[in-house]
Amino acid sequence: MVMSPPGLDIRRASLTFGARPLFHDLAVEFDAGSWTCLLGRSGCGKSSLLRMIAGLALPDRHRIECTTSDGLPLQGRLAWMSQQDLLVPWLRVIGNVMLGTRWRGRWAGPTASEARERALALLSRVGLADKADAWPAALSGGQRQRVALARTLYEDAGVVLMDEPFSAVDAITRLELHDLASELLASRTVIMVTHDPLEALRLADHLLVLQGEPARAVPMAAPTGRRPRALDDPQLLAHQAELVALLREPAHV
Ligand SMILES: Nc1ncnc2c1ncn2[C@@H]1O[C@H](COP(=O)(O)OP(=O)(O)OP(=O)(O)O)[C@@H](O)[C@H]1O
Repeated sequence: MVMSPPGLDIRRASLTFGARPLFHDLAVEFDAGSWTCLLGRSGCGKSSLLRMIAGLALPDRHRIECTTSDGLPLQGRLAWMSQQDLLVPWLRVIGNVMLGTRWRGRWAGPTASEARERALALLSRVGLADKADAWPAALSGGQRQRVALARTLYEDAGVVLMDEPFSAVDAITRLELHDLASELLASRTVIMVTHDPLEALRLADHLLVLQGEPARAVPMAAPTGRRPRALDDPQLLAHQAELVALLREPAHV
């Protein structure tokens, strides 16, 4: 079970590629246990901001101040999921779920068999219990993303950063993954980059649009109903036009 997830307070986030300032002194808060979707025109810096929060290297000038709501380090409480499932082809599905343990060179539980049991339980939750010993190459794109979701959950992290995690699958599989992710990530602090306004309106407690250059973070109210919201949810439909209009505003303001 995940310990209380921390909220994040991002301050003075700045990034410049060459002579191009993508954002400067950005300040954003992410509430503990809430799901925030980060949107914006292609190239505005969404993925880069996520990478900066994760502490991943960027090749150019960047700065960020990131504090947690409980004052504890973020290190070790963060999981990452991206558009590419990044499954390792030479490990079976179960080995991929436990990849973090393998990388760290230690088992998450007291024994290897307990770690395996936990991985199997997660595969069962994503509907892939019968694929534990399959090779990734034998899975469909949707199944591979389910394995990636199980691997993310295996990390038991309070904060989950997701970069367009469902954009490579077909529309129906995407809706199914929304249901699954919504249920399984319910108690975490989730920051998700997406290009899909509908996806954002189904899943988010908070919407943030990166807009302009250098970009500023423009908040927009999200529908208030339980996640994932139905496609015909009146609130979702009412918000859709507003969100698209915000996204269509010119990149240079
Ligand atoms: N390693 C890099 N070196 C130089 N420029 C980069 C690098 N990574 C990203 N950029 C530039 O920074 C800008 C922002 O990239 P980023 O991937 O963060 O944007 P994004 O909003 O996530 O885009 P998209 O929605 O298309 O994925 C882009 O114009 C990109 O070309």
